[in-house]
Amino acid sequence: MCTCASGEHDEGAGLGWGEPVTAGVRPRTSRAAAPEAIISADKASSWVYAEEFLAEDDAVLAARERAAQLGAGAVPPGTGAALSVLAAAANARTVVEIGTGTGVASLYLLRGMPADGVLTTIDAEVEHHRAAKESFAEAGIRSTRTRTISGRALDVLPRLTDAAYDLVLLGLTSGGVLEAAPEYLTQAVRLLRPGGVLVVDHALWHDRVADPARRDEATTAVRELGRAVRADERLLPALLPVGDGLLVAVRR
Ligand SMILES: C[S@@+](CC[C@H](N)C(=O)[O-])C[C@H]1O[C@@H](n2cnc3c(N)ncnc32)[C@H](O)[C@@H]1O
Repeated sequence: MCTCASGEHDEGAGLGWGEPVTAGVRPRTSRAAAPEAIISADKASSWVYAEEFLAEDDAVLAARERAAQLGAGAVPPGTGAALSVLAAAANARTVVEIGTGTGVASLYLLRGMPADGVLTTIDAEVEHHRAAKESFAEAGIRSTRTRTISGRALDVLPRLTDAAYDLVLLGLTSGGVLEAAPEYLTQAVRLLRPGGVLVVDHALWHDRVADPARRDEATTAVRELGRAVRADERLLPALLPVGDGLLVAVRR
């Protein structure tokens, strides 16, 4: 039975970041442990149910509206909830977010962080940062809890301190971040303290990563980033099929 959202590929191919089964590079998995028992025709409705499990408050909805107006994009509710949980579980006092948008994911991260936690959030678009600051103010976030840095993230990240951060969120976007994904991974791992958490959003890239027939540049770059994280012995990863895919990894 196909396990991917698109339903277009061979059985089991979704287990290996989209490599065809014949490529022989699938991660070792036992047939006995194959997920057929939990993958059913109802999977899509379960995903929708999970996305709608928690209602969003007015401040998040307003930030989402700003994102729609500016065409900035925003994490769906299930991803947002997962970000809050990860930030809380890691007791994340220091967080770096790459790609602020209008602050939807930022609000979820801040919700999970302790009250004295500081979110450093980077975006290349000044207009997005202006909107994000409105989102933070409307949510009652004290200005000392956010540090917005406007600029291309690859120019900003090298200025941040080694091993000083509890969580790094990397939002993959085409037009810059995706194309330089290996450099972003290097920077993110450098910034994390041991025990810190790397989070990569869009790790399933619009349901294309799991489909080996999709070999466009962006999808290939996301797959390669997944392989790099999987192969990195400093990281303990899991790929969560929430939203557009959250690749999470603890820095050992
Ligand atoms: C999809 S939005 C982020 C949305 C955010 N994660 C949320 O859920 O609210 C992607 C953002 O990344 C920013 N961005 C794209 N390339 C960038 C780069 N190279 N450096 C910094 N920001 C970048 C865009 O301006 C945009 O605001």
